[in-house]
Amino acid sequence: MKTFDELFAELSEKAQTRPEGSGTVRQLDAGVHAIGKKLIEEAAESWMAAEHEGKDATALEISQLLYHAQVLMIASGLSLEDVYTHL
Ligand SMILES: N=c1c2ncn([C@@H]3O[C@H](COP(=O)(O)OP(=O)(O)OP(=O)(O)O)[C@@H](O)[C@H]3O)c2ncn1[C@@H]1O[C@H](COP(=O)(O)O)[C@@H](O)[C@H]1O
Repeated sequence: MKTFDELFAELSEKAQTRPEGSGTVRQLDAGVHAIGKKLIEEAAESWMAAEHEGKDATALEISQLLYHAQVLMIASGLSLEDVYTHL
């Protein structure tokens, strides 16, 4: 288990070091358009899970939504602080 901030640190490190086999590196290389589509897909899956699939499935889909939101942040050159300042 990890926190939102811990995941962001891990993904930022992957973006820098570009380890072989990293799905995050693959996503970043695919670009903002592809990442945005994935984010929308996970948002829709979160919505459907919340309406029809129960708490566990919803938690899983939301975790994937948060992951893809972080990938989009990194692809856009945003830090956690850039986003937190609007909360
Ligand atoms: N938390 C996540 C995470 N959540 C979601 N995903 C990705 O999001 C996709 C969501 O899957 P779907 O259920 O939509 O399945 P899918 O449609 O078959 O997926 P795709 O074929 O579209 O990739 C998964 O295939 C993963 O690639 C994640 N990928 C990585 N992480 C974490 O990110 C860190 C870095 O991962 P790597 O960059 O792969 O090393 C690790 O700690 C991982 O646990």
